[in-house]
Amino acid sequence: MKLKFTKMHGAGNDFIVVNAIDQDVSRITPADWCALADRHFGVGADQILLVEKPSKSSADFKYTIYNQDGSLVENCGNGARCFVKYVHDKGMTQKREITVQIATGLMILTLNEDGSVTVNMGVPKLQAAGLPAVVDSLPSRKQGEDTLYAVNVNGGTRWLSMVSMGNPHAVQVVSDVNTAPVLFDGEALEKHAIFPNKANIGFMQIHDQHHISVRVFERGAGETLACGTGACAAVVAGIRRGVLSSPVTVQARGGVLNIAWAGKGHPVMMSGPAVTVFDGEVPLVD
Ligand SMILES: N[C@H](CCC[C@H](N)C(=O)O)C(=O)O
Repeated sequence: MKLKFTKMHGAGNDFIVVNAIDQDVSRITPADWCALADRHFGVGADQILLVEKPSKSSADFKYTIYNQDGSLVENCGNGARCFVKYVHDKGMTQKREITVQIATGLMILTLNEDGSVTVNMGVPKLQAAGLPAVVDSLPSRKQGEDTLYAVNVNGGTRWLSMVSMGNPHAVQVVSDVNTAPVLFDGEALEKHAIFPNKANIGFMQIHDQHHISVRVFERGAGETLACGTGACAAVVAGIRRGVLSSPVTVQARGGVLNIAWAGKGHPVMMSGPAVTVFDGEVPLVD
């Protein structure tokens, strides 16, 4: 069988986008997605995005996400922006506001006049248990409204904010993202025993209350050039700690994301670029 796909990226976080409405992907396994995402033996991508028929009548599409390692993901912010551009460019809808079913519920995506996309990323969950993270035996301290947990890793202690954007994020403040041990600590924390489902690990440098730089070691993908949900989690953590004010411009390694959050109980709004690189076709072993 041959699989048609589109290679896209959002601020350098790259995707293989597959129309799973017009193509039967039922026999493609997580191991196949993993092979396609391989940067040396496959097409290469941080995540695979499937555009599917929704099972809920209130949604226009369903959006299923796989990490580079073949694991399923609950939510993907940069992917959501590419999703909107994809269904528009392929003539699958004329709507500029699209409701998409994801693993954790419904997400509302808006295609702006300038081609950028604004995503309602939903209300963040602020309890560590919701990630899930097992924090009962960890030292903790309050900063503003946030609770930080002390986690020992690689011979040091990191103070982490726990934020769920549907997927699990642990965020720490660093003095310089360029020199932060993102790979060394990120890999150890992603798989730390306190995260039974693993976690995405964010490193945030604060420039001023409206500007930060963020690097994220992603669960199942390693460090990416940008992570939409990671940028949202960092802004939520910074606002709760009392060191950021909405809106916040987030500099990722591959581009800029704009995040607004009105506080507890409100959804996080994210905007940023969505870019098509090329359309392709790959043979798959039957
Ligand atoms: N790159 C994505 C997040 C993927 C998260 C994934 N690595 C996970 O396992 O939760 C984003 O833009 O939000």
